[in-house]
Amino acid sequence: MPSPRRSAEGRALGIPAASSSSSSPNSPAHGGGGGGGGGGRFEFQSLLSSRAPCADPTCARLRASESPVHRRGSVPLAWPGPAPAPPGLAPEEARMNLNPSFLGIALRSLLAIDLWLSKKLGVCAGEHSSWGSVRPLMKLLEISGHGIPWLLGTLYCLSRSDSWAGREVLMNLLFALLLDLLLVALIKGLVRRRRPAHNQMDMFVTLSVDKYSFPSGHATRAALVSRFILNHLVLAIPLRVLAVLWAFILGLSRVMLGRHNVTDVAFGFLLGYMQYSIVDYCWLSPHNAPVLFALWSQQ
Ligand SMILES: CC(C)=CCC/C(C)=C/CC/C(C)=C/COP(=O)(O)O
Repeated sequence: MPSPRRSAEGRALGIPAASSSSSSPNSPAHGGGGGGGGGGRFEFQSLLSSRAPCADPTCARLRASESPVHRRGSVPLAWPGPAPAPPGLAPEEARMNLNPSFLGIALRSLLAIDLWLSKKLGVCAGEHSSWGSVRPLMKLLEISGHGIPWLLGTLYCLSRSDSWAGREVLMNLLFALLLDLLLVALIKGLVRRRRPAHNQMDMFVTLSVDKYSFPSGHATRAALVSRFILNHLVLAIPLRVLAVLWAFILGLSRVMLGRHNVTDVAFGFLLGYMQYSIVDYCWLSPHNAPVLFALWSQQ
């Protein structure tokens, strides 16, 4: 049963009470530990300002520890919060003055749909989920988009490459992969959105920021690498289609495994697509990066 407070939030958002997921301490709506859900709580907490003011210090302390600024993993600047009370107004008047912007409501509704849809699509999140039997296949797909095989594979090909043209392409692929790791880590560290509560953290080698889910590193890599391949390798049409399909299915599998919400993957695709544009713009060649290529040729 949702608590009355959460139900009130749901009504204010125009969302059924069930959208705030479960009321367990680890659920996204509750923002507890367990590696998931912290973001969810904040996503649903922005209309809490209708509560009565605190009279005693204990209550005030509890409120303060609930606030997005104090909760670990929250992003007060990134996610919408309650509007500040205009100066000189009594708390009651300030509350009556609350007029959530259209953008705020739209954003919160999108996030609620995101949580709901991601939970519905997380059909391989556990061995006992409805599609639990395909989980091993999804995890294989996960490794196909992992950073380590791509980095090691590129370094290996670089060491074996005997043409300048090949070396140039591979050097830029290496640069693209490193840029991707850096940007994804930076954004994950800034946004700090928790992975969905139904995710099992049993991923192959992760970095510390990988406890966060926004954006999906697999989705950025999939979009970046497939755009890179399509632009720099001469491939027959079926292989070109396969590259796009791989990226799409890898992104979908992130949500099916329960690793990500849909918006993490959608933003990941967009970011990966844009990262390719950066790589293309800064394309490394023996003309603009002679030292790099000279260093490599001495190996
Ligand atoms: C050079 C260097 C720092 C290599 C690290 C490679 C590595 C461990 C990458 C992590 C890849 C990973 C698990 C990403 C998480 O992907 P999501 O789709 O779950 O965000």
